[in-house]
Amino acid sequence: MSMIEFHHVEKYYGDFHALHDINLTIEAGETVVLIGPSGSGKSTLIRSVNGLEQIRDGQLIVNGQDLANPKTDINRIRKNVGMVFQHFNLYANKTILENIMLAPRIVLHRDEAENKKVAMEMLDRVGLADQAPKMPAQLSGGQQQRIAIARSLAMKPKCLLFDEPTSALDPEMVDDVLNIMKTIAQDSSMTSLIVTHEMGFAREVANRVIFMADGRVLEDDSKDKFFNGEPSNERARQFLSKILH
Ligand SMILES: Nc1ncnc2c1ncn2[C@@H]1O[C@H](COP(=O)(O)OP(=O)(O)OP(=O)(O)O)[C@@H](O)[C@H]1O
Repeated sequence: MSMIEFHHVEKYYGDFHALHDINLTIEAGETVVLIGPSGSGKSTLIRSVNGLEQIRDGQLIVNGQDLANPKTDINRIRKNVGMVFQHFNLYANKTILENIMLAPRIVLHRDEAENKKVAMEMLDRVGLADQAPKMPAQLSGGQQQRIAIARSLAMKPKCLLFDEPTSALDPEMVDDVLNIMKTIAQDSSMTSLIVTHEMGFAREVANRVIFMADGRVLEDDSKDKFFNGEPSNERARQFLSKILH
């Protein structure tokens, strides 16, 4: 079973046609980077994968369940598909540890001792185990984003969606977050779908690069073909030459 399948997906915001005939299959364990100009539909596409945006037509199958079917339980999908946003939205009045333990307790009913053990493991994984008792405001933006990643990981999802996770950070914080995303990408049991403007990261970490413009997927290549070869689509070639030179 593929992790994510788009079949002829169409998305509208009112009259605005935001996604046109999207057809994509993403296999478990892939690391897919979505790039393209501002307003091309990248966020819309990944937000539709965990039901934050509703598609109008077509079929969108995530972890075997069809999101277009009104009977599909979106919470079952969200248990397996985590999301990391540009703004990390930690609960300001809860400690770092509590921020991480909250969803597994409420959604998965994970036993308290096990929940704490997993939370500390994930904090360790993002290099911030010593920050567990602190409040979010005591941490830098980059550290807060690493906590947001640990929080997603604590749900032990099959798939993680990243929507420009470094674009709200001060430049000196970006690498720490990208390095953690890199370790996640190397975990072959995890599927990652990443919207980013960090081309160095895409070049190093992606298995696959999807280029979008005007709500359409115009290029879908292996990383090597995209960055080393010539993308076959003219707009993708132009975009690439602008960002790499
Ligand atoms: N809630 C909304 N209501 C109406 N239009 C929207 C809404 N969200 C997005 N759009 C429009 O849909 C188009 C695609 O937006 P989207 O955020 O998916 O693009 P993007 O490629 O992620 O852009 P960026 O790189 O700037 O974040 C844009 O023209 C945007 O203005």
